[in-house]
Amino acid sequence: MLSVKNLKVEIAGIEVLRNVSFTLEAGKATVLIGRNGAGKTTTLRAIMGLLPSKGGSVQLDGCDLMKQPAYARAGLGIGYAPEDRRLISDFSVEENILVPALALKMPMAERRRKLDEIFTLLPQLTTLRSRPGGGVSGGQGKIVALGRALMVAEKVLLLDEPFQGLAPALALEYARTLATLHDKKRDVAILVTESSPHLLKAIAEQTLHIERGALHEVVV
Ligand SMILES: Nc1ncnc2c1ncn2[C@@H]1O[C@H](COP(=O)(O)OP(=O)(O)OP(=O)(O)O)[C@@H](O)[C@H]1O
Repeated sequence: MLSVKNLKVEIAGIEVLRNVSFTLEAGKATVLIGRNGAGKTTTLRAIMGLLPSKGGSVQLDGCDLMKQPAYARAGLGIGYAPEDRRLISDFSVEENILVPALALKMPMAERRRKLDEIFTLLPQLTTLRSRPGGGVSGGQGKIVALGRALMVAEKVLLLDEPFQGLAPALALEYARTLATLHDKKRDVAILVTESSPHLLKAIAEQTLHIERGALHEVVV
């Protein structure tokens, strides 16, 4: 499904990703583990086209993504929830979730269908629906960012450190939500980054370890 080959990224002249290669399969969850600064966020941003690559390739179902801008990659079915959520404070939770649909000019009927599906998958968002994005807690914001990613994640769901900064009970709730999602969305490949793997053990079918921009597969 999504294939990353020999991906190289430089930031300010420094090699941040070195020949990173891995494959994500439909219905499978992959966990990318690494310490702070190892290159997890850079990997996701490069897949999304939010950072230029120095070399290598990213393909989705055989289609070369390297020349596609970020919005086009989202339009091809890749949803991304960044670590820092990036919610629009003045937009309601529902409007925040709809942002990618508006950007991609998704037909109204499809928007409504996806929105219903997201509120069913993430019932904890129902009561927050009309609250402003700036009025939700950090933990709630992570779920909103997950909902917004699901608006377009027909094929691939990229989640950057979703547990970062969450209280243990909320992290556990998020992990359960992710397990349910993984069960229900069997045609979607999931990639989650984390600094510690323990909350993702239940869903991880592939574990990758990144250290100073280089990747190692961990056999568990
Ligand atoms: N805008 C930037 N300018 C300079 N260096 C950067 C920039 N963004 C990332 N880096 C460097 O690239 C490396 C990888 O960063 P990245 O954010 O991908 O790490 P990470 O594994 O996601 O860690 P974290 O958990 O801290 O986000 C780090 O050494 C970081 O300092």
